[in-house]
Amino acid sequence: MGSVPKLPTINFSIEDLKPGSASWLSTAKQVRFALEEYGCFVALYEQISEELLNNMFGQAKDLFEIPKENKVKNVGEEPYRGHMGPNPGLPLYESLCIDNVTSPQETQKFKNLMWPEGKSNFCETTDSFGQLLADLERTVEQLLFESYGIGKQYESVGSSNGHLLRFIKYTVPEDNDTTLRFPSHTDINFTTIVVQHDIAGLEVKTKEGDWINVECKPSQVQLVFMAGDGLQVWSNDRVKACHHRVKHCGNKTRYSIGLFTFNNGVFQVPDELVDESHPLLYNAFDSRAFIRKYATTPELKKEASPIKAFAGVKA
Ligand SMILES: O=C(O)CCC(=O)C(=O)O
Ligand SMILES: [Fe+2]
Repeated sequence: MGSVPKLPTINFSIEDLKPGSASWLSTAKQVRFALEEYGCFVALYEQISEELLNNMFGQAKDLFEIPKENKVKNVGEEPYRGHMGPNPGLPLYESLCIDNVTSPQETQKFKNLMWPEGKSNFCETTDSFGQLLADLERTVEQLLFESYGIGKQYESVGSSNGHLLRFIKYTVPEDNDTTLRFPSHTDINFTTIVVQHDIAGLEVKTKEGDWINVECKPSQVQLVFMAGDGLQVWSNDRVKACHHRVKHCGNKTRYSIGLFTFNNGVFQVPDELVDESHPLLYNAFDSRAFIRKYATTPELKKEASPIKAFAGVKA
């Protein structure tokens, strides 16, 4: 048996990570390599302090304590953008989310719905946390686009991206044999950053089919950046969406937080990413149309690759 592979780790805490600097260029190479080889990487990101991380997870725990009748008021205008679970398919999972988390009015609206009587520090903590994660997401995208020599095109995709912050809770199963909390999937949005806290459980699949367990180090803020279906389309399959699942959380409730980037426009594979060895694989892509269809069409969910069935160029 071979040794267990390790995920690439990329440091985004560097102070002089500015466009054009030596560290910018070397980080762009690392981002491209990691995403092309693994569809994901671990990001070190000290801009989020341990204190902010602990405060954010403190707020997340409080959130799940509120009555169900308040939680179900968290509804979204698009599928997968509101309160979810637990349900027969995902009996151990529950989540709530704030769409457009980079807009302070949205955090405020969410707080007023969940805690009409008020909640101290929720907005300050969530606004800082959401903003920092969205900054990281934009930086990674900018670096990736530049690594393909088309940095100028980031603005046209990035300007129609929105950031959704999801608070997730996994409860302990009654029988100890159930280890799977969330089955293997790719995210149907553009990219995702998963933040684990004190309990690991996230696993990502390599090209070879091995599962890598992403550790948590309590002393370090470690995030997992993952490509979703949208980035797979944009990159014309140079980057594949990361298959991941949640397993083995032991006998403790696990909390995680995800920043899900959704593209709200229509984009095309850049001409620069199409050549003889990379023929065009996708038609112009409307991510919202894909997600609506995915949510309402059981046959599409059953496809080996729903994204190819929806947007793939037919041979
Ligand atoms: O909780 C996690 O670590 C991952 C959650 C996840 O994959 C998802 O919500 O799509
Ligand atoms: Fe996921």
